[in-house]
Amino acid sequence: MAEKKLSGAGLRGQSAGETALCTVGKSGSGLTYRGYDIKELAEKVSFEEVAYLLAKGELPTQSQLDDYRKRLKSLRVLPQEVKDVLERIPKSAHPMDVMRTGCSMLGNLETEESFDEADDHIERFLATFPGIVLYWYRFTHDGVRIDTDSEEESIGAHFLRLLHDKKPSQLHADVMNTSLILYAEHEFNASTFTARVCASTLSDIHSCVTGAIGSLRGPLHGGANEAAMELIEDMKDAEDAEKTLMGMLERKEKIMGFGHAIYKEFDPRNDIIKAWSKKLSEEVGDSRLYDVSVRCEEVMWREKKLFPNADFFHASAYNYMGIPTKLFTPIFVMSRVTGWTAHVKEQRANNRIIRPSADYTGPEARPVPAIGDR
Ligand SMILES: CC(=O)SCCNC(=O)CCNC(=O)[C@H](O)C(C)(C)COP(=O)(O)OP(=O)(O)OC[C@H]1O[C@@H](n2cnc3c(N)ncnc32)[C@H](O)[C@@H]1OP(=O)(O)O
Ligand SMILES: O=C([O-])CC(=O)C(=O)O
Repeated sequence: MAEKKLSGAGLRGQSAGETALCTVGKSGSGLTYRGYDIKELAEKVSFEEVAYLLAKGELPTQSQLDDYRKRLKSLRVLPQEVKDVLERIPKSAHPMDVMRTGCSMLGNLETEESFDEADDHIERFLATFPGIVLYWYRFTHDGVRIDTDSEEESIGAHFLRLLHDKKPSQLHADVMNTSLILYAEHEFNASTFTARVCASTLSDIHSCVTGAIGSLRGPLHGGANEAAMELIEDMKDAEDAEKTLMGMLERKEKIMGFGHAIYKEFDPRNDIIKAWSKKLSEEVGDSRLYDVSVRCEEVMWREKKLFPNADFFHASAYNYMGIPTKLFTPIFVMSRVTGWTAHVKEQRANNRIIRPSADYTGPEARPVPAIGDR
């Protein structure tokens, strides 16, 4: 396979700073969080341990983890003012816009007055984000005002509990746990870079996260998991998937959920979420979405040497768990907020305002004509 071009537009291939948080594609395909391989993390730890690792630098001991979980659980209740704002957002809104507003509103009420408070706000984001999006979702779609607290220990199970109003199965809780680990951190991706640029002006942490949510929303980034679902949902079977993709490639259309700005041959998160998607398809007893996704993967590699990124098999996995498509990217937010905020802290600890230069391509200097002469 030809070497991937890592130069040109979009700052591709240029180092924009240092980080101790994560390596992406260092040997072409790997991913580590603070030195730990993603595969090992996905097998052995909980998302809350990963959140702790990113925020504090090391994995927690058992007693640190117990305290951390307890604290996160105690912070789930939303201020009435946030609920009032959420109730005013129409049902037609995109849940990512709801998250952006919810995060920003929280910043009006619980403003970061000093950078020493960062960890408290990070814990509040982790605890409230499932409640922010689902309070709005359940109010506008089901006409109920939910309690944003729940018995569930983990953030993933808490999300499913608020969504479905019942205790999630162990399988579903496990899938959510893995999914949140896979999405937690990814070096200088577009949304994290947004957060770092904002942090570099010495702005507050709610502004950094609000901006990052806006960047994650787009279909070239986190929004690709929703776009991938829209692609596969109407595919009847593998043959139909083959025909649809070949037509799209012929028309030079972009296939969402494939390709990556850094990885060259595969995204190490894909095999992990793909295996869970298969397991879920067996549980549901309907392999259509899994089968069409596998055929898409085959066609894209055969025709374009493009591989599924973290988003592609998340689509079928989330769908199998009964999660509405428009809530896919908000789950990414619930996870990536750990990476964003770790980067905010890292930027602040060694800051210089991020301000690159531009190559000017406009007209030569010229006089301003009088309005009647234009
Ligand atoms: C969690 C995440 O955020 S992962 C990314 C999620 N985003 C997506 O899945 C959206 C679809 N994918 C894409 O748009 C791109 O692959 C990106 C945005 C992820 C990376 O963009 P780039 O770094 O510019 O891609 P790259 O340089 O590898 O592209 C090489 C060629 O493959 C093509 N290509 C890349 N991805 C795709 C795709 N998904 N479908 C069709 N063609 C593609 C590009 O058009 C380009 O062709 P060209 O040189 O003729 O224009
Ligand atoms: O790194 C990127 O450009 C996109 C990505 O996979 C992520 O943010 O998880």
